[in-house]
Amino acid sequence: MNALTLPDIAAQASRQALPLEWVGMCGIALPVLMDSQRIAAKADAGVSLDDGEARGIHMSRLYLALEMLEQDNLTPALLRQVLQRFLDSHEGLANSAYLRLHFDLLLKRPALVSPLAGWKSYPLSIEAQLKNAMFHVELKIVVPYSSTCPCSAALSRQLIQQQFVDDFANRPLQHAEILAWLGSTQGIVATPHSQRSNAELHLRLDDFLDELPLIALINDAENALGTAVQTAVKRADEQAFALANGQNLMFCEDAARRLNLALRRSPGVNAFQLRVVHAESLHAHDAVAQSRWNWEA
Ligand SMILES: Nc1nc2c(ncn2[C@@H]2O[C@H](COP(=O)(O)OP(=O)(O)OP(=O)(O)O)[C@@H](O)[C@H]2O)c(=O)[nH]1
Repeated sequence: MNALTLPDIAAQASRQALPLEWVGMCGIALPVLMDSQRIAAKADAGVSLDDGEARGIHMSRLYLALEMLEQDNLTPALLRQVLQRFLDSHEGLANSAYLRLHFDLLLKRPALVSPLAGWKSYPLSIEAQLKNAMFHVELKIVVPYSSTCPCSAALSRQLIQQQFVDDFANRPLQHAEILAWLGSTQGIVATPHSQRSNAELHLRLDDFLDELPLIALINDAENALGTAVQTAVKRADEQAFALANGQNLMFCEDAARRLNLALRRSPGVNAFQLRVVHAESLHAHDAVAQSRWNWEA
């Protein structure tokens, strides 16, 4: 038996003539190249099935086109070539091609004070489409950070003031005694709550970028937020982190506004929607804010 005798169901006519918006494969294991480093990714590859009479698309042709991603660094131009191959291999069947890659981007981050550094993982997906000869790329990135509640901080300060009144009312203030009081949990009676938080960014990129600005966008988001989560930490780093958080109190609304103002200035970004999630330690539910810019749903 040879290939010519194998039944080809995809080539048959469909019983119900109906075009489909997306047909393809999800979760294909694939190594992609970023800065010549191999990263384990998962790919979702698909095309529209515009010929409603055709029974099916040719999955293997999409699968084989993905091989291009193993050989060259990931760029918008490479994504476009892959999508063009999806369409070329489905001439007469498909007008739109879609590719989504998801992986964790690992970045080495320095400690705040000590000479240590460690790896941070950013869940990321790159979504490219070629539709009516128009090529678009979108990114989804999750950036973890730390947020300290400004309300909790103010309430804590008030308790500390009250304790000071109780402990030192109607007596001469002694420098050494106050210093010791400031260093004790009897004096500093309350601490504000803080939480590990996530910024979920969904960004539309300019159509003619040479490179995917992944690291620049993550850096812009972390700079806007101010208190990125840390990796390797000595006590000196932890103390610097405590100071940074104390000077960077934020509600989820503050975080969403800061990100909005920063990302609209980020090179290569056309539009975005974002969602920040503060996993509150005050309650068992999250505080969430959403914002968008130039975004047409
Ligand atoms: N279209 C389609 N193919 C499927 C599906 N599930 C599995 N496949 C298989 O995907 C395999 C590859 O399909 P094709 O790309 O058409 O394979 P082929 O006919 O050998 O390749 P070409 O000669 O390039 O058309 C076939 O064995 C299909 O049965 C499905 O739900 N839809």
